[in-house]
Amino acid sequence: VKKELKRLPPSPPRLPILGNLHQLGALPHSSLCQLSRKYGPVLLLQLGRVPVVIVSSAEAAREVLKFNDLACCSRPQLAGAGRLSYNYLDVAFSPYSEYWREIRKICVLELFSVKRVKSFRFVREDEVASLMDSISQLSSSETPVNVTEKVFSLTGSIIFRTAFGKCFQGSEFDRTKFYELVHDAETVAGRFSADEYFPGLGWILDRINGHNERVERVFHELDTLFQQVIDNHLKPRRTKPQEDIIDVMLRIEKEQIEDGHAWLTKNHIKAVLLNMFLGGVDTSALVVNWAMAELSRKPRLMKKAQDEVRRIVGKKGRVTETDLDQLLFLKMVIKETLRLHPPAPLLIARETMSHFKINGYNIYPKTLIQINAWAIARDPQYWKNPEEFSPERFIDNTVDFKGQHFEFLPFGTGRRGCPALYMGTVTSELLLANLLYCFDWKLPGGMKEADINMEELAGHCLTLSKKTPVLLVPVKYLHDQASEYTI
Ligand code: HEM
Repeated sequence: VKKELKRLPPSPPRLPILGNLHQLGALPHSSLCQLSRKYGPVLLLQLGRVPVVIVSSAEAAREVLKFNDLACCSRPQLAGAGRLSYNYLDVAFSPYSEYWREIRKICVLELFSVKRVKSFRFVREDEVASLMDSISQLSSSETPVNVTEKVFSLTGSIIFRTAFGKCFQGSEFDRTKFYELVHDAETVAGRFSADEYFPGLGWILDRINGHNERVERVFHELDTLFQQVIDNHLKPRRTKPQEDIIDVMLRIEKEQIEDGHAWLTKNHIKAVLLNMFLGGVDTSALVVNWAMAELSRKPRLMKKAQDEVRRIVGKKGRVTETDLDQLLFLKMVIKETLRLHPPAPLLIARETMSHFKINGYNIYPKTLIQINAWAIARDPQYWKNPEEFSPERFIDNTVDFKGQHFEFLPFGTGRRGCPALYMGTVTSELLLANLLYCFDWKLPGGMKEADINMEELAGHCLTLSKKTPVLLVPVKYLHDQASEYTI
């Protein structure tokens, strides 16, 4: 019986104190992929004092996310995330509880439902049109455009306007400062502090490297921003052409008070706003950025995607969301990008609440679970020529990313799966379609396709960025006739 209880997943050898921390490397998803090839698809690591199980096969991911989803649908309580989320009043970092179920219900039914996301269609189309305009002006100079910067600024503007109801232009917020704040928040929220790896000792390191100070600064800057926007929404004579996310949450707060069972407060609203900025800005932008890099390396695929969008959209002047359903090849490009470059390669860490087994191995409560979605989506067991960017692999192939196919999980699945899958994909599709419809893209002088650097950026904790920006020269595409709309 004792032996059976001890049947733990295999582990690589450990160092004293550090455990396996030194084996994570600069790109943990990639180092962990190597380790699981050696030790198996269910691997137990000891990161400082924290036991972590790494799951790297579709079968084991199904065991975890389908058959044992309830046992492992909590999150580890990290101090940075806790502080930024007003002590876990958010959705993403909140541990499993009755409260989390209620707030998640609001997200799924009210904030990120297809109907609500469609109500913000005008925001996305308007922001994309402004971006096309600004690239168009640059296109006459034949100089490279920093596509990466443009794409991130677009998704930032979209989330800002969807949440707050106003654009950066004419608002009191500095766009660059805002992005820095979102990136800082992402870094401090997704990272274990030294104290969490080494309880009792690590706090010294946290103090020396300024971790705690940074968390406090980010918290106060975000809190001031959110409070300011909420106060503006509460002004009595505010004109409200269309409900934004803050309006929706203030309405729910009011309805709860009227019904006599109020629990939503301004701090809950701020915590959910934090999730929107952390979950929504980088993810959709990363997809478009990687897609543009991949297509620039393969002119045949770039042309195929451009021909499709130009044929379907014709001379309309811009792609709108009603066109997207017909853009079958473009959707395959997005899918293939999500396969090779999932924005959250290890999903978001889960924490187990009770004992269960995977592949016969015992997994105990308070263990962290990381699903290596990046490794699974590159496993030759499920994917032919897995390292090759080939959108055509999805022709006559029903595998998709909605959570039923465990070899392809860029949005996770189960109770903790991404509640904003539609918002993320529609934003990426609309942006990529317009970039391909409006412009031809040339490589900067003297550069060849093979010179494009596809390395991943080391050191980011939750998301997977490209190491170098995508720089391309836009050439305005002249659709046969005068366009109906300006671009
Ligand atoms: C291409 C775009 C996106 C990708 C690839 C993506 C991916 C993910 C992943 C992998 C998770 C963790 C799933 C798990 O633990 O099983 C997640 C959770 C989450 N995402 Fe997304 N996401 C995207 C867009 C968005 C957007 C636009 C928002 C909101 C504006 C958002 C909000 C959230 C939230 C709140 C959670 C936490 C859910 C929970 O813990 O219950 N995501 N997302």
